[in-house]
Amino acid sequence: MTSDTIFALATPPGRGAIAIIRLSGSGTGRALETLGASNLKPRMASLRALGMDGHALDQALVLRFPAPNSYTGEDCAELHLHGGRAVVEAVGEALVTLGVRPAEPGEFTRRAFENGRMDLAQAEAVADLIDAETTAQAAQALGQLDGALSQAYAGFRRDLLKALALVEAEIDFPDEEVPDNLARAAGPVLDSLIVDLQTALADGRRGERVREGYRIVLIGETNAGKSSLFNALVAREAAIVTPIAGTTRDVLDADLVIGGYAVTLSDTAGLRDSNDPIEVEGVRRARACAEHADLRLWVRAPGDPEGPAARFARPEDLLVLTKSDLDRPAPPADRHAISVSTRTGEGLGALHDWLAARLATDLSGADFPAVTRERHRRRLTEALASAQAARLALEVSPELAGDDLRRAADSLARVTGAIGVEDILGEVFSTFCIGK
Ligand SMILES: Nc1nc2c(c(=O)[nH]1)N(C=O)[C@@H](CNc1ccc(C(=O)N[C@@H](CCC(=O)O)C(=O)O)cc1)CN2
Ligand SMILES: Nc1nc2c(ncn2[C@@H]2O[C@H](COP(=O)(O)OP(=O)(O)OP(=O)(O)O)[C@@H](O)[C@H]2O)c(=O)[nH]1
Ligand SMILES: [Mg+2]
Repeated sequence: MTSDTIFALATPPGRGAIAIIRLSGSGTGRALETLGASNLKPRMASLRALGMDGHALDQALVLRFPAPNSYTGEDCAELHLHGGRAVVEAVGEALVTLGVRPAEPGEFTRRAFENGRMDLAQAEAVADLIDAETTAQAAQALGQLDGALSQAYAGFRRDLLKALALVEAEIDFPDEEVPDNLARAAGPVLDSLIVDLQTALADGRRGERVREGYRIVLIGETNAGKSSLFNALVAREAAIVTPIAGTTRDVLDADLVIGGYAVTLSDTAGLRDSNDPIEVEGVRRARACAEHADLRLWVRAPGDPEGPAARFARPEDLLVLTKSDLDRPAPPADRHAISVSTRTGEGLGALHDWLAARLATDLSGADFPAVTRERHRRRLTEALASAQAARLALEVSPELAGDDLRRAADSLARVTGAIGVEDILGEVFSTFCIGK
């Protein structure tokens, strides 16, 4: 297969100490020669004076990675340039003159996938690793890049194909003597696969929560101290605080990192009945936001009534008793509570530690590597439904069971890109940055 030779800036655009342009494709070697980079030892950095038509371009470190031992599996090269805009631009123009074209977003990794260097789940891991801003996100992406998720999906598919082989054997060579032979042989394989798929899916969406951020929402009566606590947790005066009840109207989001996990914290309007249409809308938004939270902090000040917030709160919400510098009412016997004061800072460390522990419990390890994307979840859910249908059909018709098993195997194959994936490639690679 011959494809265009492509190039892209692999480092962030703008001024920097060093800028790396990478190339991939069969025209790589010729382009390097023309620019003055010859006699390169594979995978070794060499200093070369690059130029074009007698114009000096840069003194650069150049590496070439002959196919197939490269990131994309094609002939590749890297030009480690001085990181000035003019240098990068001039080298880019020279490459275009030589027939090398700028890469599309994700095109290097797409080529790596198309050349069998990695599967789709691993390609997505590359994008996640580049986007990772917390240690948990990076660790999760790295596990996926190593193939942990791919291997788990491949294991499911192997079980399906095993069951399918038994079913097909039964169709081709019906065993008259033992009519329920098939159900006996393939049934246990399918039963355990169904349990495995259910376990993989029943993960509380922890993979997606690590990637996208765990949602914590502050709820409470007006004036309970929600916005003060919000500001203390995000360590800046992001929300307006006043002694006037009903100060906050909009939902205010802030991203922070707690214990290595990405968290989106939301401050909301105090819950109370009101005739003011603006406040009514604020309260509606507060409730809607709380519905989608992974964790809600019920913020209560001394003397707060058993009002709308108390009625809205759930047993699993963390009760945060505020303004401990003013008063310390006895915490209720039926739930855990943490007392804090944003005025003195008391209890804020304990609250932070409690949250970090809760995040670790909710988001870290189970037996199965995290399902990290909705795309995977959709396909696993389809595969489970088909496997369950096959399990039922097993008792009735090997032909029907075979159809269901093939459908299930197909759904799994689409996660890793083992078959028929042209239509999903756009979905996967369009979100990449250029140069990856
Ligand atoms: N300078 C530089 N740093 C980088 C990359 C790169 O492309 N260039 N990477 C890019 O994402 C990552 C490393 N990933 C890579 C993966 C495979 C190969 C590669 O050439 N593989 C060959 C040879 C393996 C070997 O030497 O053992 C192969 O698998 O055949 C290179 C980088 C992160 N750091
Ligand atoms: N003494 C003391 N006052 C506090 C503390 N936390 C908040 N306050 C005061 O309580 C009042 C209300 O605080 P906010 O943080 O605006 O309360 P809120 O829950 O966001 O209120 P709404 O937005 O109206 O729902 C302000 O006057 C704060 O200064 C605290 O820990 N100690
Ligand atoms: Mg407020």
